[in-house]
Amino acid sequence: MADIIVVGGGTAGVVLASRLHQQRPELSILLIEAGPDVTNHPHVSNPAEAALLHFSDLDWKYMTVPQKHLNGLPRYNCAIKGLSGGSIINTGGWIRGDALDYDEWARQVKDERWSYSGLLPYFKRSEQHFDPNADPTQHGFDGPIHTASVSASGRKFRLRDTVFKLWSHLGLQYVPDANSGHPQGIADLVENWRDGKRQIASSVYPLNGVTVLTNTLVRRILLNSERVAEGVELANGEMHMVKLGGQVVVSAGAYRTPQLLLLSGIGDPSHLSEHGIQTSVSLPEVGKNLHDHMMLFRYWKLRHPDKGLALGSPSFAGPNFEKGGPVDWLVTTPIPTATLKVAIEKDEGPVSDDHVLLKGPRSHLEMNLLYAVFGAETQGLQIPLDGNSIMTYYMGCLPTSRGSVTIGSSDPAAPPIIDPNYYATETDKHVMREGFRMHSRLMFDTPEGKELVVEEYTPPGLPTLGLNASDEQIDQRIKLGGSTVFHPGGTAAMGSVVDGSLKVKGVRNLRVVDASVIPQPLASHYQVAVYAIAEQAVDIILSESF
Ligand SMILES: Cc1cc2nc3c(=O)[nH]c(=O)nc-3n(C[C@H](O)[C@H](O)[C@H](O)COP(=O)(O)OP(=O)(O)OC[C@H]3O[C@@H](n4cnc5c(N)ncnc54)[C@H](O)[C@@H]3O)c2cc1C
Repeated sequence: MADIIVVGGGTAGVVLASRLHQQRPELSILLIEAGPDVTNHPHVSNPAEAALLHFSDLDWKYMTVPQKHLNGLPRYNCAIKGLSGGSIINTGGWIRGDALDYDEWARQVKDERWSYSGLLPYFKRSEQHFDPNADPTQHGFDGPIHTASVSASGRKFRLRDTVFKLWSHLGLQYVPDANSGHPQGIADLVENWRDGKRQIASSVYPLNGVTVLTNTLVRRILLNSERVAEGVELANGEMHMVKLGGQVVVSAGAYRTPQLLLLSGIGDPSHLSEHGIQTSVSLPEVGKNLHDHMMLFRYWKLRHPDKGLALGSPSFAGPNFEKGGPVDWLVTTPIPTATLKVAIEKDEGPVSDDHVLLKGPRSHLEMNLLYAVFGAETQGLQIPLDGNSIMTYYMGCLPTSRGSVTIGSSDPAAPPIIDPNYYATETDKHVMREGFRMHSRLMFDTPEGKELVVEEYTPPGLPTLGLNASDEQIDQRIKLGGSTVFHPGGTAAMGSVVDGSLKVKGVRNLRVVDASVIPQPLASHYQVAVYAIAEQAVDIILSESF
């Protein structure tokens, strides 16, 4: 019997188990992970090899249901099955996001622990910030995760200054530290590679002293008749119980945490009965509220490829290029609110200027330019990685479309049914179209853009789009090429499924700690938030339950 069972040894689960043991070594902690320990896996340490992990045995390989608003086609949504979860494959962007988003989260759930200042000690606790002279009120210097900005890593790309000037045409300024709650502007991208190598969660949050079961799938959480979590049942029928007063924590990620709750009889009774599952706790919001960021890649032909400006060119070489991605700047921007308001009103009816997406200004879009081309085939394009081309992307940071995770069977090994419902709202369409137009203006209508690229590669069958592209034409492009940024959240949302202490409503001794609890989108990439959620969860669990 354990004091605490953590289900899911992903990013959050590993942090939780490691820190719980570190702070209270006398507690027995059992961590159960469906996938293997990847410590000696050949393609994990080098971030450039992450592409080889997609569709591998370490990938749950999810496909969404056909996306109604994306030409009725499904989308591939990767999630990792392995000890350390998403930290095994992620792209290393260390992007805390905008304080306003966390403050809005705290306001919504009426719990200051989830505001920016509430989470700040935990952001700091997880990081070993690269700049020893950075503001100590914002950064940690002795946490487990090493970070580095592009310049701190020593990478010097030839286009750095040109691209900075390009982004400046958006009216944005240089931000010396975008990871201090105010990211809007042009910032040096920060990554969590250490000397160019990946730090998976379990390599920096040690699990010595924690009992770890790998390659072990959990079927359900065992609740007694008083709705107290007493343990878990594995897919092979074995049971593991917690001691009296012990805790079960679900950290199975935003797709499989709701699946596990549903398989345990916690969810919408009518959905559960469709699969012959008896309802233990009626909690209709389980699996609802799925939010995910969507992005669009655009591909550009360089005007002077002979200058060795992009990956693939033999002369694209520089000091420390292996220390991170072929990228310089991270750009975060609001969009004009007058036209955004019109779009919001199409979805919601009349709104005031105090609307949450209008106040701020909020961080509506994130953008980037890469000295490389990846993933063009998903838009039907064949662009060799030969140094002739570059790409840009932009991400809608605060989408209002919401989808769901449901179950199609009571088999725990079956994939959950994932419907992100991308691009459903007028608000999301407006924001994504704005991003498209901004990129077109930068490339076609600024001195730096004209000098940088000759033309855009247009997906087969679609017209070349210039500065006067219509909404319909832009929609065609987004419906074809829009894809996930791999940031699902919200499926066991704080406020509706769990309370501010991460306890599942209506159940005792059961918590959720992972990206599922994030109630609404954050203008960030979610690993920083997930590390901080797990760090804070340790303090909450130890102060309330042991
Ligand atoms: C391709 C990709 C790129 C990304 N890039 C970035 C980036 O650059 N920057 C950034 O900040 N974020 C990025 N992310 C997102 C980030 O990695 C995730 O938000 C984060 O890992 C989520 O953590 P989690 O603990 O919620 O879930 P996960 O890390 O997914 O962990 C869930 C774990 O639970 C296990 N599990 C599930 N069901 C069961 C079960 N029934 N029994 C036992 N175990 C189970 C899974 O196998 C998995 O290991 C990326 C993600 C992906 C997939």
